[in-house]
Amino acid sequence: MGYVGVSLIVASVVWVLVAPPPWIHPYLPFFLLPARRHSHALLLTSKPSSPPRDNDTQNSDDKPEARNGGEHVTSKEPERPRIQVEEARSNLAGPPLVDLAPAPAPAPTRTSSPTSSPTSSPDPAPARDAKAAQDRDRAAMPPPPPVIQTPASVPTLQSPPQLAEPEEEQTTPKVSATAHDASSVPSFSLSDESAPAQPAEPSIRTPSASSMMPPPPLPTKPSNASASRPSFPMLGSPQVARPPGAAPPRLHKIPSATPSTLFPRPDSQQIARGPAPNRIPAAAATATAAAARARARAGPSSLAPPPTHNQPPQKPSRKVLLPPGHSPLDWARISGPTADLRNLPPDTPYLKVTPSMLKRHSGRRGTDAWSAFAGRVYNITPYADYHPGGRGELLRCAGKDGTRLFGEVHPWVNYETMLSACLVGVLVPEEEGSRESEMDAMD
Ligand code: HEM
Repeated sequence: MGYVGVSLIVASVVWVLVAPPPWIHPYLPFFLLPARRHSHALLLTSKPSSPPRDNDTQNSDDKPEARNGGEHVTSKEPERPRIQVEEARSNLAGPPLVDLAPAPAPAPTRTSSPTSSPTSSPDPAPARDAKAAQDRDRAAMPPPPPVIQTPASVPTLQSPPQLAEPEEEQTTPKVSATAHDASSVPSFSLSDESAPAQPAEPSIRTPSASSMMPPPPLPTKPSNASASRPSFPMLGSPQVARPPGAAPPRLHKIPSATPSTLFPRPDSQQIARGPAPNRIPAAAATATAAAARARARAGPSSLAPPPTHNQPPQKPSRKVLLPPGHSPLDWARISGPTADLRNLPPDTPYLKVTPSMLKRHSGRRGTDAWSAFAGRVYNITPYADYHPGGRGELLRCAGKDGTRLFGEVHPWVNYETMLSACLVGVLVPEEEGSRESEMDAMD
């Protein structure tokens, strides 16, 4: 349809250009307007130098508006007035106030009464003087612009809507082309059926969407039952293949489908390959979980996560159950910075403890248990009942250096802070202690 419409348009244009019909001659100036526009503008500006005419000589003196109106010109040349009106309209961007139909009109004369014009000014004499001055100024200026107002002495040029006759009002191609003789003018409509059917249409018919667009394809003829229902059956669906008038299939009748419509087909290789990996039977899933547990019991594998400090210790805990009031917090409370748990006189300075001295404080025979850790000697007797590992474990290092045992069990423990209130002195060699004892004896 689109090709047919374009072909009709092209054929019409070629026909008009090659063999223009007689009725189109009056409209040719409109098509040739752009070409003749400049030449006609020159004609208007050179009006005073044009050959004199009977009425033009009178109007060219003090009636430039009448001259520009072109009534005397239009009466002799049917094409020029339309050009003038078109030019005036394009320059002034407004409706033309002058109907330049070839109808004979009385020539404007100086003796015409100004009051005869329905739109004449109340005081024409000063207006004529002013317009005469304007005429002189306009003659001095190169291109005189077209004047909208008509002189008061030209009553026939006033009120174009009232004076315009239907058959003479062909000032624009838009109105004259299709308004009055649409039957003889080729229509722009692409629809071959609608154009001749409505010859009396007063306005230009815009091509309808149905004439521009092809109709949608109809897959099947809609039946009476499906036509009223706005359904969109898919190709191959039973609804499309259903004969007219038949009842629509119901969804619960799926078993009626043949094996060829099932997906996947029973003999398909997809079924032969077996179910998908994530759809293994329950028995197989149980076996897989059991195998994973067995691998976990067997020991760390390459896939096992690396060991971290959060893992439980390999050795069983040897912590003992302490009696109430012997928790680490209870020890922290009684062993503050100002506490003294050495079991020595209050002003006793830190002692130089020799190995023999240390050995005599083993916790036996009513003595306190002293122990050395990293060169410092502590009285561990007050802490023995607060030791998480038990009293017996702690007293294994009583009367001797317990640095090695301490490091073997819990090197991370901060014993210096925990036993600050139990610090007795420093461990010194046996010789140094014997010399000091000799000096004390001399004193
Ligand atoms: C005087 C210095 C010592 C202090 C301050 C001390 C302190 C502690 C503390 C705080 C804990 C608890 C550790 C934890 O919870 O992880 C502990 C546990 C223990 N300590 Fe000591 N300790 C001392 C000396 C010793 C010595 C010399 C021995 C051994 C001969 C020992 C054997 C143990 C044992 C076996 C545990 C239990 C470890 C466990 O399984 O959690 N401690 N000690």
